[in-house]
Amino acid sequence: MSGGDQEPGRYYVGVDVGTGSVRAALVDQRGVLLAFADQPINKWEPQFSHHEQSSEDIWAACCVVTKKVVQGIDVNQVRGLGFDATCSLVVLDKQFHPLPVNLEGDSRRNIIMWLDHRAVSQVHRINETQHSVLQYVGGVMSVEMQAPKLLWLKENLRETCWDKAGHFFDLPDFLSWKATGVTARSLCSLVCKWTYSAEKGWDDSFWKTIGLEDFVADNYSKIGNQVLPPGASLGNGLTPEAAKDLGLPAGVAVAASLIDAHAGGLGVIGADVRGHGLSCEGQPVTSRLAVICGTSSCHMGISRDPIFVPGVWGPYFSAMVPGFWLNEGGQSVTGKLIDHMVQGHAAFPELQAKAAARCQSVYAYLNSHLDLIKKAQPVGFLTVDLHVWPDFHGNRSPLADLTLKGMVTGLKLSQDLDDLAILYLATVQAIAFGTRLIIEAMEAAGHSVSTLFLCGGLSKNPLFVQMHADITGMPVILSQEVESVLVGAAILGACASGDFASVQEAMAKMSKVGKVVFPRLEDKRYYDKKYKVFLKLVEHQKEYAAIMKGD
Ligand SMILES: Nc1ncnc2c1ncn2[C@@H]1O[C@H](COP(=O)(O)OP(=O)(O)O)[C@@H](O)[C@H]1O
Ligand SMILES: O=C(CO)[C@H](O)[C@H](O)COP(=O)(O)O
Repeated sequence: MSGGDQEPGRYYVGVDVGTGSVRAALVDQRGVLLAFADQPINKWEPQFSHHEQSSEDIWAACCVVTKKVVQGIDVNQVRGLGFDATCSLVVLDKQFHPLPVNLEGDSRRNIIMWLDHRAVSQVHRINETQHSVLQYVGGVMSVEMQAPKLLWLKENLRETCWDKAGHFFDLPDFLSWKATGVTARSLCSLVCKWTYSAEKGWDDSFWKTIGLEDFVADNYSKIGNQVLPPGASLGNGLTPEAAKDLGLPAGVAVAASLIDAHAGGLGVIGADVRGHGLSCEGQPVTSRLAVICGTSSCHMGISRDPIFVPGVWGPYFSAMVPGFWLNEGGQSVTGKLIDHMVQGHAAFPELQAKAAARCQSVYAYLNSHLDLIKKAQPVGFLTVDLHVWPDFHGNRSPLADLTLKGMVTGLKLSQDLDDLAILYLATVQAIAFGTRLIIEAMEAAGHSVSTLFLCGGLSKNPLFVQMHADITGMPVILSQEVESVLVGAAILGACASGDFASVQEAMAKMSKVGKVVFPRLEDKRYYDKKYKVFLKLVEHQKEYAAIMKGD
């Protein structure tokens, strides 16, 4: 059957493993969320820049949330299951047991998280090779990708981890293996994080050059030698054991998975935009930029032909929308940066108390506080003399410079709630300026972007959304379903079930436009000036570093 014909009672389950929590949703054929559940997951930071998780803890959380969302329905109506997750590195031994990725030998912590920056020396050496695979990651490999992390394990944990390892998975692929027993990898993970080419496969010379010839010798069995497109059905579906864990029947179709940002992209980018007065209505889907904003932000732009954007990951073929090339810009910390700035301020306890008294989140409270203190002027104008450079965890795109740091200029002696609110606003604006910088780099290389499609936790913040519209000068589309990443995961399940003929068809039927936020064009001159300051900040930071390096 094609998804055009609505069959009653056909459901899909999407599971989204973010940095801070696992979420699941029960979704119908129109992309409507019928049930939602979430569960926090553990994170360890045993040393600065080392970030670890546990695959057993994450799987247990997947089971809790999946059981919750199917409660009360006939589980035989669940037709497909799709997973997405952060691009973290999971390490298992030859019998599929967790192996420690830390010096303490704690095997519970068997995941090196995506934002872990331990492999700085390894990534420098990889970049020094100037190997041709680097063309497909924006010219510079990120410390957040898998090759440097693997090299770090070989160089630092040879006996306790490297020699014993049987399987290195991207987290989304670990989940689909856990559900089905199939070790095939998703094209999405391997292309985006592991240097695999959709057209040419693995490049032996790359792994030999960087000192990981071990993978070539055993025909890539530890990192994946069977590769499937996202949404393809895996093996015989859910194994009886996984089915019991998840509260679903054995044999339910399970899809080859996606990285979380890519699932968000699928959840939003294909929506039917007719009737909203948007310029992208008459334009190809390549004029849309999906921005997935959670702990980090990812900027997903697609094209018919490969576009090489310096400092922006890709071009990756078929890694998100089949048949299209993908460029992925990103900011390593966005939600995490906002949390950091707000929670680290002296007035945070006062903010928490006041927000709790009103039963509001601290962000809803801050947004209404800004509205109060802005008086007659637009809220964005409160930061005329306060500017932030947001790269507190290095720059992912388009400068691809992990040595960059955060900057704030315009600090005063006051530490009250007004001061905290304005610092929060300047941080949100800095993140939006970072998006503008990424879009400019993508456009200079050949993309033509007219509309932003935002999703992820930060898209629930109206100030964040408005600032993205005002600062980029583009309309921002929010989906009808706030949890669009989960719609993306459910689209995978729907494709694996065979209910839709293609990912494109499922995208068009299951993602829907909700709210449209237009830019306040009358404020453009102010933001153009702030953007000039923004660019000066990084220029000056580089000058300071050069001065300090000199004699
Ligand atoms: N209702 C909300 N209002 C404002 N910010 C929010 C809201 N919900 C989540 N966030 C922000 O979104 C970020 C987390 O987004 P999420 O998509 O859940 O992250 P992840 O997928 O990385 O786990 C947090 O840093 C938080 O500050
Ligand atoms: O690199 C990425 C996608 O390619 C993401 O930044 C990473 O997966 C983390 O996502 P999130 O911020 O939603 O937790």
